[in-house]
Amino acid sequence: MSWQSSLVKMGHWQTKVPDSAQLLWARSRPALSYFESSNHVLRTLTWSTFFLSVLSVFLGTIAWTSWRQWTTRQRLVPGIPVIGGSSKRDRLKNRERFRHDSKQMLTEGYLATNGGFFYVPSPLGERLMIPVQYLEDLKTAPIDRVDFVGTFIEMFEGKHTTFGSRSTLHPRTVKAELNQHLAEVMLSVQDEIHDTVQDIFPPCDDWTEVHIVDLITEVVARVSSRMFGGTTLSRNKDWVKASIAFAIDGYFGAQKLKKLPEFLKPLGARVIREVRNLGNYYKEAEKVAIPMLEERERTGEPAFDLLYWMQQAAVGEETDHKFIAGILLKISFAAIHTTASAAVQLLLDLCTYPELVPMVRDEYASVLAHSNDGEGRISRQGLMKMHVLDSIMKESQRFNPLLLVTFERIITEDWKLSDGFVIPAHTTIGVPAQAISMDPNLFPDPERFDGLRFAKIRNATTDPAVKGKAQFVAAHPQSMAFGYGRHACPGRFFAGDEIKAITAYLVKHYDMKFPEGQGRPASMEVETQYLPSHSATVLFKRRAVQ
Ligand code: HEM
Repeated sequence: MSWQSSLVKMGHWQTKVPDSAQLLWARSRPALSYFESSNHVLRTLTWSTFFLSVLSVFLGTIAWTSWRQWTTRQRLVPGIPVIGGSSKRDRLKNRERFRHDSKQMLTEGYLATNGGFFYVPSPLGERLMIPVQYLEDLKTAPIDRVDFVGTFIEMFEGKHTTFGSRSTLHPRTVKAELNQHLAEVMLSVQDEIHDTVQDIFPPCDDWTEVHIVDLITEVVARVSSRMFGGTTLSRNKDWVKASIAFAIDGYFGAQKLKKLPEFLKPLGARVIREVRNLGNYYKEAEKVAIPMLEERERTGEPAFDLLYWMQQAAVGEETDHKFIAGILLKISFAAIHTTASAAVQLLLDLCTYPELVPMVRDEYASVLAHSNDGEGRISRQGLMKMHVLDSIMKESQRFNPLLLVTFERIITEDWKLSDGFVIPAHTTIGVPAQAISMDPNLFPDPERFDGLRFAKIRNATTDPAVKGKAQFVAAHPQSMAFGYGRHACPGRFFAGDEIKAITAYLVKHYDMKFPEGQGRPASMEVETQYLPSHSATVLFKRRAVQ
């Protein structure tokens, strides 16, 4: 099968045929038909025409790309410090440094400017870190001028990987439906946690070493899938595998694409295995989701899952079943690895500070005693009462958030802040969330891990606003792990409940510790991401529990 026809067959990718490739194909076709002529001179001429065409397209693409880069070039605001130096040479050097030393660079900038404006060089250019007092000016800005999805498309090479959707179907359904139905959803989620742990954990009759990232990712993928589409999704091994692999291949595929110059990326996307795999995951999502959507449409039977709510909320083009299946895959990307990373970091912290574990067990036992549905499942009210675990989760996230920078947006046109400061067009802005969480003015003794830090704040006040700000799910200028404003993570309430339910279940049923001579592995810095070490292992031993 030719590459052109495979593209057409891949439906979803049809519109992704790169312009330059289309041009090349269009130009080469007449040349090839001339080639079939028997006249040698004509044949030679045709070949030269063909090669000249190819060469001109190639050179034209380079010229066009350079021109685009030049004309859309970022303008730096004079006087704003650039971490590592503002000369071109320093900036180029520090753009590379950002790949593996971003945390230090962001901390340097935050401390040097006392939380003010600074530029941090990164592979995609100098990102402007903005002081949190300007969040109010930006939090509800129109999306065509302060673009959230654009940053995502850039980060994951969305033009070629399909990552980053401008559809609002999933954020609006999570907000309007999932968040309103968490009480019911969390009951089935707890059933799924029990079944999944029974299915995929080794027996652990004695201390057993497990790769914690892989194991917890699978637990979260299954548990999240239960919320996405009931047991039809959560018990479908191919879907669960696809939902995990979609993010991994998308991530590694994007990293490979980033190494190519812009004009070669469309071709790279056809060759890089991870990017090519993505089409298979869409097929997998369609295979499982479309029959469910059709059946539900036919019977009118209501269901208690995100797929059903998305189908109900869809309007216009969103009602296309293939489209909804694609969105399902995209929401799984937003939900699975994010939540799994937070859960893994939490378990690593519980192994590092084992004195916290009995407190979590006691809290879970006491809440279970009062907020039990009779089948051993805790009510959502009960989950909300788990202030100790909530506090440890928030402290764990303060030290090891998934993202070092949040509130990332691309400013598409010059944007004037309330005090007259103008952010030039084509600037990627962000907030150094992790550096803020280590600010001693906001978090006394910030380098000390205090699992009860936020529980103490909640206990010490009657002010509901202060209590609210100390919760894991809080999103405000001093607590930016879930972003802020219009695009603040709508899934954080589900994520918080899910992490609580998984952790409580695991500490109740297992003892955990690091292997002999091994401590907490450092997180991995990959530009703005801060990921739990993939090689981390933990020993589990099953406890005798009635
Ligand atoms: C601990 C787990 C999670 C973390 C750390 C996290 C973090 C984030 C962050 C930082 C943003 C961008 C916010 C901004 O820039 O203002 C975001 C957006 C988003 N998250 Fe999460 N997230 C998590 C779990 C989830 C889950 C479980 C879901 C779905 C159920 C979800 C769905 C989304 C969606 C749909 C958006 C885009 C919102 C929009 O387009 O307006 N997330 N998340």
